[in-house]
Amino acid sequence: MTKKLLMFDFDGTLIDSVPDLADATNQMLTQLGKPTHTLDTITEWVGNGARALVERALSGSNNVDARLSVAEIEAAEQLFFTAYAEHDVSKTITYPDVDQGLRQLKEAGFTLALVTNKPIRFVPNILDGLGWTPLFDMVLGGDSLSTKKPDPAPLLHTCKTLNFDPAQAVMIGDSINDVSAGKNAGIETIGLSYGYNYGNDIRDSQPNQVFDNFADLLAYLLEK
Ligand SMILES: O=C(O)COP(=O)(O)O
Ligand SMILES: [Mg+2]
Repeated sequence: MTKKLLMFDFDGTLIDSVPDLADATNQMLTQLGKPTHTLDTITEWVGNGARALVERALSGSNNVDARLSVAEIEAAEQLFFTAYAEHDVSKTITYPDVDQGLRQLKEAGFTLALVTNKPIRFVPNILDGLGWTPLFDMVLGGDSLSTKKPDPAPLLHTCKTLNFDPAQAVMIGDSINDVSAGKNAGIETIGLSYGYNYGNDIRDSQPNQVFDNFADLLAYLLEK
C-alpha cells in the first residue's frame, strides 16, 4: 500500500463495543422508566455518536421523536455518560487479528490515527486498557471538533496535523459515515463488513475496497 497514513474508525472496526453501549443505554432507559431494547436493536442506533444514540433510544427508533425536548435529551445523555463510564470496557472486545495487525502496521512504518464519533472522554481509558495508546499518533472523538463524520473535517484535520497530503491517506471503517467522510474529503476509503452499519451492507456505500475480516485488510495493506 502506497498510502502512509491509516485513519481508523473505532466502534465496529477495531472494537466490538456494542455490548457495553447497550448496557449503558438500557441502564439509562431503566432509570427513566422507559422500555429497554435488545442488543440487535441498539446496534442499529450506533454510528453517529452518543447524542444520537440517546435520542434514538428515547424514541425507540432510528427516527427521532421530534417531541423530545433538549432538556430531556441532555438529562438522559448525562445518565448515559455515567453508565457508560462504569461499563466502557466491561464487555468490549477487539475483533480477531486487530491487536496484532495494528502492531504489524505500525512496525511496517504506517502512521496510525483514530477518528471516531465516540465522545473523546471515553477513548483514552479504552485505548489504555487495550495497550493501544502508543500505537496512535492522533486520536479524534466525535466532539473533538465542531463536526463529526460523515463531515470530512476530522479526516482533513488529522491529515493536516500529521503533515500528510489527503492523497497519502486512507480511511478504514465499518459504516457509511466513514465512507462518506472519506469521499467528502477526497480520501481513499476501505470498508469492513463485520461491524455496525445500521443493518446495511457497507458495499452499498461503495468504498474503494471492502474486506470481510481484519486479516484480509492487513494482507492488502502490507502487500502493496
Ligand atoms: O460512537 C459512535 O456512534 C460510533 O463510533 P465510531 O465512529 O468509532 O464507529
Ligand atoms: Mg464504526
